[in-house]
Amino acid sequence: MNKRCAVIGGSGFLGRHLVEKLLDRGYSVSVFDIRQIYVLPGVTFHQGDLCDRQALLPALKDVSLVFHCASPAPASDDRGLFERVNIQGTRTVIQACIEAGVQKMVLTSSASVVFEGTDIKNGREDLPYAKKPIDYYTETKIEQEKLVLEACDKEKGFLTVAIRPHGIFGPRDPQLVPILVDTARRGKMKFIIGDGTNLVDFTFVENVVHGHILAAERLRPDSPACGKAYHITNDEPVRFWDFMSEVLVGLGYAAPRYHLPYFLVYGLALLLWLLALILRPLVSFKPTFTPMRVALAGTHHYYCCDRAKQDLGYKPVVGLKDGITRTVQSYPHLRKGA
Ligand SMILES: NC(=O)C1=CN([C@@H]2O[C@H](COP(=O)(O)OP(=O)(O)OC[C@H]3O[C@@H](n4cnc5c(N)ncnc54)[C@H](O)[C@@H]3O)[C@@H](O)[C@H]2O)C=CC1
Ligand SMILES: CC(C)CCC[C@@H](C)[C@H]1CC[C@H]2C3=C(CC[C@]12C)[C@@]1(C)CCC(=O)C[C@@H]1CC3
Repeated sequence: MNKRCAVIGGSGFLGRHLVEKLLDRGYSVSVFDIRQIYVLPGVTFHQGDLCDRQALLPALKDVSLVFHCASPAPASDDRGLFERVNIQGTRTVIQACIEAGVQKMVLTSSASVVFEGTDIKNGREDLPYAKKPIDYYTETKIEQEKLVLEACDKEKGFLTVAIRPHGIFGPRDPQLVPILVDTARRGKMKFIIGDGTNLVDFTFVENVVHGHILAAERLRPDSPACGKAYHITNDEPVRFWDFMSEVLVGLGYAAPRYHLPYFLVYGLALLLWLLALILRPLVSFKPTFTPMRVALAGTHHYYCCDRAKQDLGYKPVVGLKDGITRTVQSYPHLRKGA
């Protein structure tokens, strides 16, 4: 197999870290993304929409391995966009890969495909997909994962695998730390939702990258990874509010202190979400505390990655404490007073 691969979504947070690691490991990389934000030696850039097969094909020329880590931002509430990109677009990516003779595809799925807003403790990959997904993002990530895993076909020589990370954080993350700091700057990070003891997985980006590359390199016709999904986490569940506090304090902000009952905040978030939906034709406002975020902040959701350890030889390469320190140091512009 040649060492030429493509990263769809390679301009994004995870995608770019993946591209950098692939280059280190001697791969040449073709990046396909709707936006271009950097230039790197060893990377050929193709700008386009993944829903467009003709635009994808040149990026897949002579490529044996594809990583698909593109998605609209989870915070969006544009159902049509999620369906078009995550479902129809993923169908197009699969067709284009088969047409171009790609042999392996690694999808970035999400551990959230089994999350319905209630506790998950040490969840394994055999948990059923969420019957009532909590938002359009999750709903379409489920369909996307099914499409990719069902496309695995040893006879045709097209092998697929899905990685399910959870709560990715690290340098250049456009979501977790920026939203947290923005909420703190607006004086809204004073409260802990619930009793503050709920355990959650947060995964340092380099561990997620490591899991993707192991999956790609272990994916062979005789491998147990064919057509399977794998949880990739830091394997160190942490209290949600301890993690948030450590990041906030590291950046010079106060940690949240006062407790609010979970169901009260969840009910209010639901009400606000409904109001935003009803009033959308007249005024547009985006609540910070969405039902999804409140559910993520107030429940247990951590996952077992024994399957990845066993089949892929996975072990986190960066511990949680170290990951937090490196993340905090990478955001000097978000420090209090900066
Ligand atoms: N950030 C997190 O905590 C988690 C993320 N994931 C998954 O990881 C993947 C990467 O996420 P991030 O790097 O955090 O997001 P990101 O938003 O930084 O990167 C996504 C990339 O996809 C590109 N993209 C979006 N629509 C496109 C289209 N139609 N055609 C071509 N490119 C398009 C964007 O331009 C962007 O560069 C996504 O599939 C996401 O669902 C899964 C679990 C947790
Ligand atoms: C306002 C506060 C209550 C919370 C601020 C931090 C949140 C923005 C993040 C905490 C957990 C994160 C998370 C995701 C996005 C950012 C958070 C909500 C995902 C939804 C991203 C996409 C996924 O696949 C699952 C993630 C779970 C954790």
